[in-house]
Amino acid sequence: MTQDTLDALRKDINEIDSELLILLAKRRRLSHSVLEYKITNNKPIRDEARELALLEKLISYGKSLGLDPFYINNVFQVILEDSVLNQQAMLQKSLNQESLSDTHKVAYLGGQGSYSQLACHKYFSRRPGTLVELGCQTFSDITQSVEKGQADYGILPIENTSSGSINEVFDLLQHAQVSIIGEVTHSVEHCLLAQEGTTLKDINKIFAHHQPFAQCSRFLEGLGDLTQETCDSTSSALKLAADTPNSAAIGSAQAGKGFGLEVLKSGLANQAENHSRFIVVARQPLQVSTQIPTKTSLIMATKQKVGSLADALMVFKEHNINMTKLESRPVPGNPWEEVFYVDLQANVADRLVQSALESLKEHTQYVRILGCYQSESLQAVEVV
Ligand SMILES: O=C(O)C(=O)C[C@]1(C(=O)O)C=C[C@@H](O)C=C1
Repeated sequence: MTQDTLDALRKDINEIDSELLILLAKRRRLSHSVLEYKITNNKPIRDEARELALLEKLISYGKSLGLDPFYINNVFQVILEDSVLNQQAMLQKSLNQESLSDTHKVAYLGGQGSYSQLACHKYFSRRPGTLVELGCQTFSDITQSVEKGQADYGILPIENTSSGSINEVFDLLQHAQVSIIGEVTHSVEHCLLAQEGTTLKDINKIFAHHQPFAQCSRFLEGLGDLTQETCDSTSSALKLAADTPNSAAIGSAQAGKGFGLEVLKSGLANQAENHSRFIVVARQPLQVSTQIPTKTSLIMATKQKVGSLADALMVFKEHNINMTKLESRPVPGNPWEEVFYVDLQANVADRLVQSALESLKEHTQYVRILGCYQSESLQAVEVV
């Protein structure tokens, strides 16, 4: 095949890809119009029966075109997730018009290239407006800037599929005067990044935030005697690697590009599926529509009595409320006392949740609602 034939084929592929984008944008606009119907008729945003019927039809049609079901399913699950999350974000915007401005001042950890910045961009990509970013050095700088009104929102990582819960953030939530108003999950692809021309053998020092170090521990063990320098964010690690010969940093390939760093090795995380969940906090809580899947997060201190925790948890079961997370953390200054963080798949405005909170008083010293927010972790419908 000649170069000219290759160029002609690539031109055709480019054209098809552009057409696909035009169609995707058109599909999104149609999905926005469907939202109007759902608002007027008070229908849930998600219609799983419709999604299943759609996927089955597409898979069967795809087969007749020689496309395999797995491929079709993957492509359309992404499209459907986008459609649902956009409808949900738009509905929330129309419900909370007074509290949501068109300029989003957002505080997050690190700066250019940090994982928190990527999560921030992902979350606000569905919430049109002008983004003003405020990079912070510590998690408490983030909550403080929200409390003081320097930022409207703060983005905080709360858990990771490789390294687990981020205790510092749970502890901060005990006292910070902020409400959780959203969540966003982001897949984190850790890469070893270094200056152009550097090879793995040349490296004698690795810079990273302590979370990526923990999430890539197995890869690092295999490297032998290298200095590991912990930085306050991934962005500072990237900057140091860009300024220090024979060094590398752990970060995403996309972030590395911004600092002129090349990927030496990818897929460093202990778990192939490495995702982080971030929460979005604001000064005031938001109202969450009953038409969308919702989470409520709370902290509670149970009574110092045998079985109090079990009794408290039974309250959720008795009210048919699904609990998606339970985390215990020590109370600073009170040795051996614990507070419990609970995530519920429920809307705090729901009568059942209010009744559960009332019953909970019997088994707890206190309960504080940390926030009620739109759940962004959608369960994909399964085509059998
Ligand atoms: O058909 C609908 O009800 C839509 O809102 C559209 C759509 C889609 O994008 O196809 C989106 C969400 C629903 O869960 C099902 C389908």
